[in-house]
Amino acid sequence: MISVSPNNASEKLDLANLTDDQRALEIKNLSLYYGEDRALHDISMSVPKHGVTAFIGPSGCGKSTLLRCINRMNDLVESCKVKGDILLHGKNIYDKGVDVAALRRRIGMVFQRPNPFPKSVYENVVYGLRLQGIKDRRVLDEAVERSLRGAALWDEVKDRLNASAFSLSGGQQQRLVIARSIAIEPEILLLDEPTSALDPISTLTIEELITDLKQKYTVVIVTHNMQQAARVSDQTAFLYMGQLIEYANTDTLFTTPMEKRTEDYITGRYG
Ligand SMILES: Nc1ncnc2c1ncn2[C@@H]1O[C@H](COP(=O)(O)OP(=O)(O)OP(=O)(O)O)[C@@H](O)[C@H]1O
Repeated sequence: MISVSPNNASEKLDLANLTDDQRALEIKNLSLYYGEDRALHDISMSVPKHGVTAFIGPSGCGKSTLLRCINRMNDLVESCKVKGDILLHGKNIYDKGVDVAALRRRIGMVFQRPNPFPKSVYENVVYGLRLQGIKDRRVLDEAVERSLRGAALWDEVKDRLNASAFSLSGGQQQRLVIARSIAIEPEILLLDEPTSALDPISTLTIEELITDLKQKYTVVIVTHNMQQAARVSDQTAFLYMGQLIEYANTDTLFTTPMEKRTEDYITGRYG
């Protein structure tokens, strides 16, 4: 059995009946097709605010596809068709006329491999603010310190803000990318296997950071690693072949799963 961190078992939410105040977003009857192939089947679930929600499941089950639906990254895939709704503050993000760039400012994303820009540490963090036209040096300086502190990186880089981002270690680069995401103050952070390219110590640092981030942001994480889901998440969704098999508070899902397929997966019988 997977051991669940006690710090994520404290508050149990009734996930099927969240109130508007508790809910960050609601996924309703979401299906997704890549050409003729259906990758997601009629998924409905609500993601609570200020917690960490993990998507787990075997390779190819649709975890990343579902995550990418949340900030419409799948729009970039030509063959992709989405049916159903994702409601953010009650409004469907797939409605015609939604400003996708603005949506992605509210819902930031961090990928598997750290992808800092070929710029200094400082310029990476202020990138989104500069795009918004912010030029005031004091405002930018404050955002850099706040974001780097928020990403647990400030102490390590405060004396080398003008150094190239590529001079940082992989784990530091991933925290820099997180700092860049939080500099523009999103509501939701999507993390797509954020530690899979990192060594165990950097992984631990990022996991601790995720626990801090949820105080301020709603975090949704895709992970291959069930132990990681158990350590960092409050809710876990188990997907299998594009279907949402079970969605529950993390300790419940890992200790007393309702579905046989969940139990088979978490006990390593497939996947
Ligand atoms: N851009 C794409 N075009 C066509 N099919 C795709 C595309 N991206 C993903 N798929 C298919 O959709 C299904 C779900 O893939 P997805 O990457 O979401 O799974 P996953 O659970 O995140 O897998 P992994 O754990 O291996 O990253 C797979 O069958 C995959 O081949």
